Amino acid sequence: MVAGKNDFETTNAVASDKHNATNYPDTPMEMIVKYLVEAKSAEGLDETKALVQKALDVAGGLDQYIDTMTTPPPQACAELLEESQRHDWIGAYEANKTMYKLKKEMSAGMLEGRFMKMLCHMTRAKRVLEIGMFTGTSTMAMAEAIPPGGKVVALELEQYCKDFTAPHFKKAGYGDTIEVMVGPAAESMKKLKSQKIELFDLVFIDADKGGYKEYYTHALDLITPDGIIAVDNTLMKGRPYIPYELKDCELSIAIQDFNEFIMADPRVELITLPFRDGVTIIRKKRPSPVGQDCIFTGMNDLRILERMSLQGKAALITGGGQGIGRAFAHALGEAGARVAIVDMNKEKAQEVADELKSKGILSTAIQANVAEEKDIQEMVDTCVKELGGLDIAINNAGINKNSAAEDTLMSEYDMTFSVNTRGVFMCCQAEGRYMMKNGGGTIINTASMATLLVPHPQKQLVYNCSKAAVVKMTQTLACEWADRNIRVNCISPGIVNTALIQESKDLQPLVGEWLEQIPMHRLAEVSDLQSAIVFMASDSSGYMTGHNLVLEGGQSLW
Ligand SMILES: C[S@@+](CC[C@H](N)C(=O)[O-])C[C@H]1O[C@@H](n2cnc3c(N)ncnc32)[C@H](O)[C@@H]1O
Repeated sequence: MVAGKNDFETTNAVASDKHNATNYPDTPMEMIVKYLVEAKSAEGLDETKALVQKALDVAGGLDQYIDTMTTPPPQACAELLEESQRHDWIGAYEANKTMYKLKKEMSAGMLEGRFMKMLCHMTRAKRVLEIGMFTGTSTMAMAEAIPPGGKVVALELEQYCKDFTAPHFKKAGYGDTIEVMVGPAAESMKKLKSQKIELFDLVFIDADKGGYKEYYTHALDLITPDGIIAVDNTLMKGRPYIPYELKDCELSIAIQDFNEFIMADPRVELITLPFRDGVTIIRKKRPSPVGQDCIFTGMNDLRILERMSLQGKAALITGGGQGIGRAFAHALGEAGARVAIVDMNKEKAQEVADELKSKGILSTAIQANVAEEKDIQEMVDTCVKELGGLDIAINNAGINKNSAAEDTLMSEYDMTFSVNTRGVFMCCQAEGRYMMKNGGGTIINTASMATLLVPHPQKQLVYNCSKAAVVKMTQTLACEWADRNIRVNCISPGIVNTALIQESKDLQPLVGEWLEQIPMHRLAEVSDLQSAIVFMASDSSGYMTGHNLVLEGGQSLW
């Protein structure tokens, strides 16, 4: 149903949203309608003119105001826009350099470029396909939002446009991010389909309007299951919904036809936005779950990566002020958790909490020494108070003094066990008690590859024993608490390239020997452990308890 020429007159309604019919104007467009409806029945010329002027003020100021209220593009994009406007397109056509008469007005413009960039951010697009590049305004804007390793593939009929954009893309540093395919877009899309390459997260259709139906049809095959198609010019100056404007206007008829075509497609849902000349955003519907099992629908209707989300969970990490603990904190926060950083060193804990906050992650710093019984309950209480609960506890704080058995002092023995074993137990106990009363949770203890082999040539008997005890403690707690909805696991990193190793005069010379012992011939980076901790902390590892997850580049196999 579209509003015809006389609808405003007969109903006198100014709101055009049929589900929100009201006589009170809500939007700039409704204000324009209101002023014009009033102008039609105004008494004299002066009153008519005044009302028309008001309509003009609202209409004329709109894009300008949107422009003012939109973050301007970076220098490289601004230069590209300026040159698109300055360029002699008529001259290029007359010199037979372009097949068709291109006009500067064909550029999507600054605002639409910013819109497409924002859409890329919102969809977290990594791969984008643009149909109709022209001078690359949107191409470059989208490239700005693409993460490293991503790609914008732009399809363009005119070689001249590729040559025009190339130096701009290069200067802006997008030479590798943007790939331009010259030729009829439909052919390029068929080629992309036949290559069976990685799919696209976002497709932007902005070429010849007569081709839209075909581009859309190919695009549906080229997007990821949750991909988005954005289509430009779907309001075509308002003509598709004004019957008398449609006559003899090929472009408008093509757009009207396309709009009706996609509206009738049961596979998708869409929204048409009155932004610039109209942008329609289309998404594929997920297939009906009726009669399907949880493997088809995803457990609890969540797809596999969604099941790893930690959204809504509260986590604490001991030893979170540096190294592995810091990497765990970032990983859990990035996965959606609220995170308490626990460390003996308050400043370090605060630094990491501040890092997380700067990324928009709710975080707090807690000072605690895990060897001190009095600190443990307070740590849990503070976490619950600050974060509203405790669902995930990572007991990661630990020490390693590296001494030979014959030289080991009992003070070193006691201290190592006090932090690595007794401390972990006290944490598990306080965390477990809270979780038992509050519906459960998951606990992950940091053990070590040393629980499987005897790392050498360095000497570290006490450390090895203290961590072996952590594994047995984890297994036992897992069994004792399995029926309390608490999972207990441990993670065992191999030799991790942290400051501890980088800054140790004794350990640095051993690195070469260690590399020989590791099939992958490299030390672990803290980032190697991040996705494992998210998996272990999330419901996606719901059947895993009492497990020792070893990440050592294969070292324990040799
Ligand atoms: C509206 S402009 C694109 C504007 C561009 N998206 C931007 O952000 O500025 C349309 C472009 O589509 C190209 N085009 C037209 N027909 C085409 C076709 N069949 N295949 C590929 N490109 C085509 C034109 O040469 C023109 O450069």
